Amino acid sequence: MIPANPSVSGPRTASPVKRLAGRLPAPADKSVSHRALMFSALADGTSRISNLLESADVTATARAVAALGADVRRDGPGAWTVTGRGAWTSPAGPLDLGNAGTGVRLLMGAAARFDLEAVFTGDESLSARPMARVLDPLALMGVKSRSRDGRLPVRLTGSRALRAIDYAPPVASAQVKSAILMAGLGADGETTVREAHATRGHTETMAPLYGADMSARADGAGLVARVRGGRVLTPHDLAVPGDPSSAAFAIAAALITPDSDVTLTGVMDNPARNGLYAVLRDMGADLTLTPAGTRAGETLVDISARSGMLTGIEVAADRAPSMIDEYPILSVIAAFAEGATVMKGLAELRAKESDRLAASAAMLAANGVRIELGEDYLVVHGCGAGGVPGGGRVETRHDHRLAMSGLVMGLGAREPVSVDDAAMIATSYPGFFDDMAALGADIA
Ligand SMILES: O=C(O)C1=C[C@@H](OP(=O)(O)O)[C@@H](O)[C@H](O)C1
Ligand SMILES: C=C(OP(=O)(O)O)C(=O)O
Repeated sequence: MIPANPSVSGPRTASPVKRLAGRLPAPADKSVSHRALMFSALADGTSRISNLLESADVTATARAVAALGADVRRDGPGAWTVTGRGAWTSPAGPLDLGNAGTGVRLLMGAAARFDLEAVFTGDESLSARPMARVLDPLALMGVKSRSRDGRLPVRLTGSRALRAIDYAPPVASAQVKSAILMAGLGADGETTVREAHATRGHTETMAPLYGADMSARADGAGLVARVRGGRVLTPHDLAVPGDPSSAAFAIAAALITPDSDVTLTGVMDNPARNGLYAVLRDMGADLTLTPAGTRAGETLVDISARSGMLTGIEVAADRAPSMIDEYPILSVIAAFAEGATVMKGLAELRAKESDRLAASAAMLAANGVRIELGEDYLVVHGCGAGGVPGGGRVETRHDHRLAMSGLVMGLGAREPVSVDDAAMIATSYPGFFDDMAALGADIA
């Protein structure tokens, strides 16, 4: 049985606290959890996954791979057993991926190479997000699909006779790259994806663990990933590393709250994911990274953060792929810094769970922070020693990262900050409220 996710819905208010302190394991990584379920379900045999992130996005993927023919069982907290048959079959009903872009886009690619028909759906936010970026390259491989103008719901007809392609995605997106590589697992010959700016490589790292002939190599600032189709995947046991994107919220809270000292343990330290931490260092943040072993082919670190005044900087556009989900929380941190932080190359933020560029700007403006918003940039004028006024209400627009960013802001601001609805936090970080309370946060 795949459990339903309890979620904390309705408005929440975070109030200023004197200090935050403590040491916590980072929540499990969402990107790796989705992929572990998919590869295990594609393999022929039984795989065990430990420390799986049990968030709504990931359990939606678990339900979907079960509907596609894998046997999926939860043995205990974070411990899951997945038995695949080496092939997927048509599901009995639509596959509802909820709020998960990663879930739906990677699954469309993974399902495309089987003789099946499937309808993919999602919630209001996911139904507004672009799917053509995945459906177009899949069509070149021979996948037929019908959609509502490139959005969900999508009806996809897979084929066991896919053509290998050589493709350069027009957007920097690990989801696009991964969907093509997943389909390429079944294509006739070698499929290549050429990225101008390298995005997270979890698919390429994990696939060989399951016996796939897939690899990637750096190519300047970009990357060339390739897969040769035709192998039946073999089962693999894997432990999911901690999520640097989720860890960012407690780390940010420590940086902006006086006298704080917080450590998140077991955080994945991957160059395609740790852009925020490099930027924070450039802003003068007091961060210590201590090596903490490896998991699932990824390096881990314990990250300690202590509060202190930061300085605004310019964050160049080429940083974006390595910190694409971190701009809402970076914009909050920047509000507490001395001077302006200029963030460039952010057009992709408009295609996330919400228009994160507009939503981040609105979040700050509602709390007394001066901003300048452009088509693809955001300037945050930090409040510095004067402090962030706070006192506003944040519209979260079905976006978990907006909700968590708004609440973190309230911990360090002069007045409490409210968010209109905390429900979406369960999509990526169901333990957020418990973890923040353990550090001393006041969120009611
Ligand atoms: O591949 C992944 O696991 C993800 C890729 C990114 O999306 P894009 O590929 O759309 O940039 C990121 O925003 C998302 O949270 C997770
Ligand atoms: C963009 C995100 O996820 P997804 O694309 O999987 O919905 C996110 O988690 O911030």
